[in-house]
Amino acid sequence: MPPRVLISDSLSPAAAQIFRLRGIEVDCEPTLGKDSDKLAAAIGDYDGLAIRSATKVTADLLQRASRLKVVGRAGVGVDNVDVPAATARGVIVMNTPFGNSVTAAEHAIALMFALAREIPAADASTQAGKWEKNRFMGVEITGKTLGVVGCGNIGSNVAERGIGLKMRVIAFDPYLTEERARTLGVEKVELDDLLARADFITLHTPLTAHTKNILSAENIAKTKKGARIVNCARGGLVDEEALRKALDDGHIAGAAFDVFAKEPATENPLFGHPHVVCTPHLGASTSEAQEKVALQIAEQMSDYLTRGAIANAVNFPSITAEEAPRLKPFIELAEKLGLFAGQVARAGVEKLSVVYEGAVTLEKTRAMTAAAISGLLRPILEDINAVAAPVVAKERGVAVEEITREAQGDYESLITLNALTAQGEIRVSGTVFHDGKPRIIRIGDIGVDAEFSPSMIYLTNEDRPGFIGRFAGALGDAEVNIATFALGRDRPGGQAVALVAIDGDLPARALSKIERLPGVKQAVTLKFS
Ligand SMILES: NC(=O)c1ccc[n+]([C@@H]2O[C@H](COP(=O)([O-])OP(=O)(O)OC[C@H]3O[C@@H](n4cnc5c(N)ncnc54)[C@H](O)[C@@H]3O)[C@@H](O)[C@H]2O)c1
Ligand SMILES: O=C(O)[C@H](O)COP(=O)(O)O
Repeated sequence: MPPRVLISDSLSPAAAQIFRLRGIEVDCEPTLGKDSDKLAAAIGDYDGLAIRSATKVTADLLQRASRLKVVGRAGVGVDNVDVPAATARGVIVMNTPFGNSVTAAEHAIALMFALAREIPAADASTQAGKWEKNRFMGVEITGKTLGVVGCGNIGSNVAERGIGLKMRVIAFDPYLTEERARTLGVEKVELDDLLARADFITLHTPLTAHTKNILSAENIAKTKKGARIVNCARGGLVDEEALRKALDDGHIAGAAFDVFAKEPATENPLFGHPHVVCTPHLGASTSEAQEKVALQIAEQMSDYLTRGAIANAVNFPSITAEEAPRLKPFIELAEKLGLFAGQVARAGVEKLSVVYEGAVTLEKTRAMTAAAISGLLRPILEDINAVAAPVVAKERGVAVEEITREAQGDYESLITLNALTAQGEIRVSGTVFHDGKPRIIRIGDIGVDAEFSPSMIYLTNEDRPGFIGRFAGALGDAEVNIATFALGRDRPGGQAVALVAIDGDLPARALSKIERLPGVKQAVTLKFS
């Protein structure tokens, strides 16, 4: 069955075209995102959900999304998506971080000019037939100081355009390096300095616990008298009530807002002030940007749904379409080693170390570790996948460490899992041969060579004559056919292990008969499907 995607916001038709070209069924319901009940009723039928900012992807919606594998945001901000809830349910959340940066930067500049020359009010007055030539007295932008708060993709585009307009540009961004600031031609400053010096302040940070109300009443009071403020980033960055007061007092000369603490904004403390300019979250609304983000998100979601490639995920490491086929057998190996450890463990795993040796260290080890954790937890949490696994492991108190080192033995690449439980350690190693098939090559210190089969028996026993005959007899009595048999031992007459692939399931009574065979220490049925 081909994957199915729902587009629940107003996206360029380019997105649906791409999905269809890539063999994905797509339903376009551009207003569904605004109706949470209808969306919740529909979401269970889809593998992918493509959205903009109108669709709220809440924990409740995700609970109804039994098939959902990916949420694709055609744009930047994912604050309308409950990312932790998506992660916990194993759903990838991806965005298009650059697709609308230029368009959003142009909107910020447009708003700055609108403020400087009071264009919206002058337009309304002129079209009302008033010809109030003496009412509107603007300010020049040339030579003024532009304070950019948040100098990432959009902020740096705004800074470059400000410099082009012959403004002095200063920037506050704790993550902006001095070198990048120099390259951009901006002066890196502290927030208080920016507030005191800027004639125009433009905000370009995401909304986080640190940036919420970054322009609080206290910080607005620190601004230069007559400053103008542009917010084209996120509502909630500015205390709107405090700003209204500062506008009313005349301390702030004007404010231009594209985004609001509550959206859709049908009421707002800023509305109605003569020196306020507002647009309804239009920062990304150009045909160029919408085409770009729609194409990008459809490509990214299709790559994930059809090839397992992950780009621009906010909750999982990226895996390019080129890396995906190379990584796939190692992800499968890591997951199956995890499944082995999870099924063999007789007590909860407290710590998991994943050791990578040789060529595999050059691949995305975080993705493999996530797969190993999901295998480890699958015997107790059936629905888990690699996206959710690291978070779930953390919640359950399983410490996870990742170690990479040079190849130390005969294998070009080796992955070893050490799972520590109250009952001891399970150590299992595996590799992928040139046939692309993952296999177990060591259990504890004992070498074996076994491919994974859907149904297996793992035995540890004393290495004694006649044991294999008795074991095979027990399987024969239960009418269980042996497909492959892999043996290993530490020394003649010492400890032995066996990994036996069987056709079908081992009946419980046959397992207990095997457990009672002389010399058996542990007998476990394993599933690797
Ligand atoms: N109005 C719109 O339609 C529209 C369109 C696109 C993006 N946006 C919004 O614009 C904002 C910026 O987007 P972007 O693509 O440039 O993101 P980005 O991640 O490229 O840049 C954000 C910058 O903010 C900086 N930052 C983070 N915390 C900070 C803090 N406490 N103080 C100062 N700087 C801090 C980061 O270092 C980074 O450089 C986002 O909120 C995004 O959602 C709005
Ligand atoms: O974060 C973004 O990309 C912008 O806020 C654009 O939002 P929109 O796609 O709803 O216009």
